[in-house]
Amino acid sequence: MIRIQNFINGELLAPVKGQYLDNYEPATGKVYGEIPNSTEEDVELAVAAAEKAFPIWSNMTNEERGAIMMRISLGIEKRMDEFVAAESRDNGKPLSLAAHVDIPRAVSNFHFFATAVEHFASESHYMEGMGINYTTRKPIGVVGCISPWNLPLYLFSWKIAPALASGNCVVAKPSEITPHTAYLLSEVVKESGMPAGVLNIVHGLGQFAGDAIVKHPKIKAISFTGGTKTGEYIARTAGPMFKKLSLELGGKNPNIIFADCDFDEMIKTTVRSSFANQGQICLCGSRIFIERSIYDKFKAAFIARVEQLTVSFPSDPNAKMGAVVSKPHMEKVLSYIELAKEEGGTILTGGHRVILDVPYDEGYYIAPTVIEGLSYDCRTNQEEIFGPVVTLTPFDTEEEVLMMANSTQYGLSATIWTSDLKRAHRTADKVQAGIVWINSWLVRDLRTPFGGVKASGVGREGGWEALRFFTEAKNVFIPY
Ligand SMILES: NC(=O)C1=CN([C@@H]2O[C@H](COP(=O)(O)OP(=O)(O)OC[C@H]3O[C@@H](n4cnc5c(N)ncnc54)[C@H](O)[C@@H]3O)[C@@H](O)[C@H]2O)C=CC1
Ligand SMILES: O=C(O)/C=C/C=C(\O)C(=O)O
Repeated sequence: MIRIQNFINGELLAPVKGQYLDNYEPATGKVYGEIPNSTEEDVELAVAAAEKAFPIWSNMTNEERGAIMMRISLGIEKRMDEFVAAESRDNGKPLSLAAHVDIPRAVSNFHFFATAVEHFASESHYMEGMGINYTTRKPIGVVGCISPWNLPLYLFSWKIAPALASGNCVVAKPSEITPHTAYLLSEVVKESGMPAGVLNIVHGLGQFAGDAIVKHPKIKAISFTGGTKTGEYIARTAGPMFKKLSLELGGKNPNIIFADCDFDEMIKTTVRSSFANQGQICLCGSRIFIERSIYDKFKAAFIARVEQLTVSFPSDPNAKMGAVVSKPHMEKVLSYIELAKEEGGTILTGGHRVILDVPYDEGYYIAPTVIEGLSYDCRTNQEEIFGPVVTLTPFDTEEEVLMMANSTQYGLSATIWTSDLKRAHRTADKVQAGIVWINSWLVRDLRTPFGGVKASGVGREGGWEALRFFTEAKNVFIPY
């Protein structure tokens, strides 16, 4: 049984109230560890440690902070196999995915922001004949970072790395469903030479530990990734306290396929954009719109490929899809498949739980599911399912597909497949999304703004946007 501890003031600590939560292994459905059920008392200790560390950390140079962060990046890399195994076991994702995507990206997040901050220059604005404005950017102080379970260390580090690089001290909470790699990170941080209290990791439930972070008056900014409902709650609670907020929330992303696209490339990528990480990436294209003239060809080719995706336990080298993250989440996804049927949808493939052999027979596996015959505005096509379920919808014109694509409350990302350059620019311009991939999907450059419009969030992460978020600007004017 693995017992995880909080990381506060440079020490691995039991929660103040001594209570723990079960941690389940999605591959088997069995409990395999315990995590602190932290409360506001633990958050209080973390904030006090962070406040104490702030003058030390914020007065270090960018190079000094960057050197420590590079040691963290290397520390994860050195223990790559251990991190990969922990991420896959905690989340249910195939080992190969954790090895090729999750953990390498966590390594890059630290590396990227350790160096990015050295290039983060102040702005100045010259006023002809009058004087000059220059803008300083200082760290905010103590900031809160709250992350979800779908890409655990990848998203945890995506938040804490820019916060730390820009000189803040952090109280961070990973998802209670996938705490393990954040725990391993605390061991790496302990050995990195980072002063005690700069990074504090408090484990536990959103409603207790998370809420205490959101409400703490000394935490001046919150960076959150997770469900839209949780984001709404955080905005309602932290907004009146005048905290800075970065909210990266849900999506119901359109994948728009025009008949003139490179068909083979599109099919290959569309399988990935539909089912990568069991469809549990906020950027997955869960609504696939296909120009009517290639609808039947698309349907046949897509289903043939989807049916080749092996659903298996995460350590199976043949697994293309693993388990979804938890029993409640599996039940939520399956209930949406039932809803789709009630709404008149036809299941073209999948549509059910997959039961593997012992010891994986109680694991949370769902067959990749493709549904057609639904109206664009039904609940299945409007609400975030966040699992291995996509819908197919034909369209006739650009106007029609944009209307359907833009019909949800969300606006995170969109994918557009066409060989017509003008149409690519035109549709990219009109689709309501913060991120658009043309003839590609999930190509990531860490310098680019990342985030959504409408109910998909507030603010942008990545590159300068993240460093701006985690700093306070002060403008100074000097006349001639
Ligand atoms: N990036 C994304 O787009 C994600 C979207 N989701 C969506 O959200 C749905 C619900 O998933 P959940 O795991 O319940 O996500 P969630 O939004 O509840 O959890 C995300 C993080 O927020 C924390 N949290 C929860 N309630 C909080 C509160 N009141 N105050 C502060 N922190 C709080 C959680 O402990 C976790 O660390 C999913 O089915 C999916 O549709 C979930 C995870 C990631
Ligand atoms: O930064 C990225 O590359 C991906 C981020 C993905 C999410 O925020 C998500 O799936 O929640």
